[in-house]
This record gives sequence, structure tokens and C-alpha cells, in this order.
Amino acid sequence: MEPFRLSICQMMVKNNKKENLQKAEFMIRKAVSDVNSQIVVLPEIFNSPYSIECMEKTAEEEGGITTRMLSSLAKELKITLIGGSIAEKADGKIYNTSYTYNTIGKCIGKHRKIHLFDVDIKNGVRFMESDLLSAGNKVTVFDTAYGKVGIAICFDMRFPELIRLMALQQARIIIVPAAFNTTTGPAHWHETIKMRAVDNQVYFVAASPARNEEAEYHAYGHSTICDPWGTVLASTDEKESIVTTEILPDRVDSIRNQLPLLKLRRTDIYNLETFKTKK
Ligand SMILES: NC(=O)CCC(=O)C(=O)O
Repeated sequence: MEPFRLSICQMMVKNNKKENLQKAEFMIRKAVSDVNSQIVVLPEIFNSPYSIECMEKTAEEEGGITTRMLSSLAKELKITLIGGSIAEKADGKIYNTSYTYNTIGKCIGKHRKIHLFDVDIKNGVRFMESDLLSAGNKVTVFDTAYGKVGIAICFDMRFPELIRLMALQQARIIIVPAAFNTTTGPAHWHETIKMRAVDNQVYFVAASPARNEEAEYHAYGHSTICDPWGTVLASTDEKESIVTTEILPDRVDSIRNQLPLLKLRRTDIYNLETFKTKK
């Protein structure tokens, strides 16, 4: 498969949905016009500040203003657009949901965050997503023009079993719209990205918003793209920027052939199981 370019738009998210949508559009267009990216990725909750109050206010149904914009941009620019995530209203509940659109504007992937970020860290961050959000219950892997892609959202990436399941379902690129913070980011962000890439021999793409010092929740930033050998191909600091790299899809096979971790698992001794979930 041919190499292609992938960009993360590490955008500054403000307390104004319309401005956030305009900023996302501006940065997506720039990633395409400046570096000709074929896959463009937005961060977690890109149309609203990451807070319970703001997510509740900005939540929208599928087919609302945000997903319409994502679909039409993907179609116009002929890109695969991983639309970060938004607060999605459905069935009287609210989910943290990521939508992916292909070059004809069709939704080809939808992931609802499975692991809700309910933490209380001494002298650090306290966040209770479950005060508002319901959890998704599906592992999300789908076909794209660039091979199979798996999507997880932020806290999901801390659960190695989930990412391994994606690799076992043939995902070659794992893309994670995220928003770590200034407590857990410096401690765990870089290591987690690297280990998930190395364990599963996948490209691992973690997209954060830029840090807004005026917001209640301070995102860590440092959007990063790591290759299947654990080499960081591109990264940034906490400021607004576009992070781009070239992806060589054949590198996944090359690394897996030389160091056949997935093949050498001892599934006679241990295995991973998934369960049928309630709707
Ligand atoms: N939005 C999130 O899920 C935050 C996850 C996070 O910061 C972490 O440390 O994990």
C-alpha cells in the first residue's frame, strides 16, 4: 500500500461552539492545502470545552450541525476525517462519540467511549464523566482506503486489552481523539502511546486539544504519532498546531514479520474474550 500523510489538528477549544467549528474547519483545510494530508484527525470534544456543564449544553444528535460539517468537509476535500469526538444525544442519553467520514462524506466509523473518565487524583484532577455520560459498549475497527483503523477515545487508551482486541481485529492504525490533562499527561501520556504502539505493532495516533489556560480543564496537548517500532514520528507541545507525518502502511507487516509478537502469543495458556453486550 502507498505511503500517505496524516495530520492531527491540535486546536484551541473555546467556550463557543460556532467558533470551535470554524477553527476545526480552518485547521482541516490548512492540513490539506499545506501538506496534502489524506487523513485528518481532531481531538476529543473539539466543539466544546471538556466539562460536564459545557458537554451537556453542546450535546447534539447525529445529523446535527457538527456531524453535517464533518461529512461535507470530508467530501469536499476528499479526505478521511476522524472527527475527534462530540457529546452525542441518543435514546435519552449522552455519549462521548467519535465519527469518521470518508471521501464521499459517508460515515464509515462511529465509536462511543467505552471507559468513562471517573477519577479523583490527590492534588490533581477530579473528573466524573459518568455524572453526564453513558458508556459505549463496542470495539470499533473499520475499513478505510488506508487499511483497517481502530478508534478509541482518550481514557480508553489506558486499557491494553481494548487496543489488543483492535489489533487482533486487524487494525493497523489506532487513532485516539484524547484530552489528557496537566496532572496525568506529564506522568503517563508519552509512555502509554509508545507502549500501545509497541505491544500491538501498530501506528498509534493520539490527538489532543491545545491547552486553554482560561478553561477549567487544562489539556496536556503534546499530540503524538508513533510508529509500530515505538519511534515517535511527530509530536508537539501544548500550543495550537498541526502535527503531520507520513505513514508507511507496509511498515506494520515488516515489523510484525521480524518480531512476530501477535503470532507468538500463547493462546493455549491465555486468551482475550469479548462478551455479547446488551444494546
Ligand atoms: N478525557 C479523558 O478521558 C482524560 C483521560 C486522562 O486524562 C487520563 O489520564 O487517562
